[in-house]
Amino acid sequence: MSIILDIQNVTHGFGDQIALDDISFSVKKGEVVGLIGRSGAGKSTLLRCLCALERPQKGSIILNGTDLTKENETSLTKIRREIGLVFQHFNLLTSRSVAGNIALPLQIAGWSKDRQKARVKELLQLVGLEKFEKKYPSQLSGGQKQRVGIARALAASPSLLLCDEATSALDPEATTSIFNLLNDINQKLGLTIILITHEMDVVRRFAQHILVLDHGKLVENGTFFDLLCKSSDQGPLQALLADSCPQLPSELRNQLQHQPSPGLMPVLRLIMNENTALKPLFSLMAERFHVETILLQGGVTSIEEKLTGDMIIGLKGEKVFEAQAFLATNVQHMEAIGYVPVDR
Ligand SMILES: Nc1ncnc2c1ncn2[C@@H]1O[C@H](COP(=O)(O)OP(=O)(O)OP(=O)(O)O)[C@@H](O)[C@H]1O
Repeated sequence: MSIILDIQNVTHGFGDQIALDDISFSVKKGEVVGLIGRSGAGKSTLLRCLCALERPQKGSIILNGTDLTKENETSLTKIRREIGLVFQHFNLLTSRSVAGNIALPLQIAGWSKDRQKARVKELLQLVGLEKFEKKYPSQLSGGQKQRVGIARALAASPSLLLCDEATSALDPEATTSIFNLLNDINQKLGLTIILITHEMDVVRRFAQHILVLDHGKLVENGTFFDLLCKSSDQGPLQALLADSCPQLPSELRNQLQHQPSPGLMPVLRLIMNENTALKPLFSLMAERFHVETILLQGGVTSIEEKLTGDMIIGLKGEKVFEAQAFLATNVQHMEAIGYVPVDR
């Protein structure tokens, strides 16, 4: 895959406040990139620099071979049309219909009425809003409004789509449907997408490339699996990764205890890479240690076509401690979560 975006040593601040501190990374064409970090980490500032709404004080931002930091305002206005923006609060014009909102960037770019109409029709189909053409934003649900926002962002066929907390104003069901749509668009159009999100599950499922910002610095740049394997580190990743952990069913969470005692079984979180996920570890444990493994949550999934295991299990049987020691040396990461009653 070719490089679409290359960021080198970008530094930016507001007065004494450093918002971005010597950031360098590159993005391949067609990638979905998850940009994560705590509040104030610099995510929005970085996104604003990427779409040339902010000119960094230092460094270069090369999009499709053009250094945005060196261009004048006239040329930046043209370049901004190559970048689609999806906002948290949709930013739709209430006085315009769905079709009118989607057509707006085309109208500004001087497209003829007929071309606008044909393009809007295509976009309505792409985002699944064929029957909503004449409706107004006040007649739409949050998820539908965001579909309009996405269609508008895609109107001028951008080469890069930037999404700033596109789902934080939506309920979980609408969130899933919007991310499924973005995923679909990425697959169908091969569009490069950078998304700021707090939804770690989304990052895990859709983003092939993850950037973690902390106090303006890029502290991680890799795959979700790279991040998972570091989850035991004391660092800014821990809080973010806690969200991504497969959650214990609530019935078990209520029974979770922190000390071992008779009648309780250990509950463990395991992270495996493609090599260990394929090993018959649990049947080996049954044979060697007479231990039964109970899958409580999670499982093995494919990330970037590689098998990855992220699961919570319970162990019961004869040599539970030996089985834990065996697991600890055979998986990428093992974390004791607590203990729950063996017979629930
Ligand atoms: N226009 C501005 N003027 C002054 N300081 C700013 C401005 N924009 C951002 N900052 C500061 O820069 C830092 C990074 O802010 P930014 O909004 O990029 O963080 P963020 O990671 O997007 O946070 P959030 O998740 O809360 O949106 C913060 O300390 C913020 O207060």
